[in-house]
Amino acid sequence: MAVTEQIVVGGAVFDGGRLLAARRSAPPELAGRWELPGGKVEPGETGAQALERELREELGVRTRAVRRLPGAWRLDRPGYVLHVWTAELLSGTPRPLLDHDELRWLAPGRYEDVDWLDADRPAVALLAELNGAEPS
Ligand SMILES: Nc1nc2c([nH]c(=O)n2[C@H]2C[C@H](O)[C@@H](COP(=O)(O)OP(=O)(O)OP(=O)(O)O)O2)c(=O)[nH]1
Repeated sequence: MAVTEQIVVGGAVFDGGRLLAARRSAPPELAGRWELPGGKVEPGETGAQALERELREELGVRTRAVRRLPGAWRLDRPGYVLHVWTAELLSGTPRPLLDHDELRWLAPGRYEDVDWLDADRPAVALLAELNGAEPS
């Protein structure tokens, strides 16, 4: 039996060492929790393409997906898996246009200050480690 997974890509956008976090406005069970902005990979897209599209739609910025973090994290939704990419900001200032009602830049050492969605926690811990090792 073929088992297909729906991949969700989340983007780790940095400004110096600060990490961008986005607060979801919907659906009600996720509203108020924080995530790495992104969304579902559509058929025919690569993860990098999906991330660049989602960041354009949700935040109004042009980005380049740089590299995928090792690992994949199960979401609360059956069959859904989170992949995380670092993304370089090419142009624009992120604004919460769709799906989010607040954005926050988290300073180095403060990445865990917000109430991340469960699936994001290990990814954010990894980002904190990587950023300590190779500040951007
Ligand atoms: N974008 C994003 N979604 C996440 C993260 N962590 C996590 O559990 N999720 C969940 C929330 C949603 O149930 C699902 C992503 O759906 P979405 O609604 O953001 O994706 P989308 O923009 O493609 O959705 P749609 O409105 O087109 O249906 O994954 C994360 O870091 N980023």
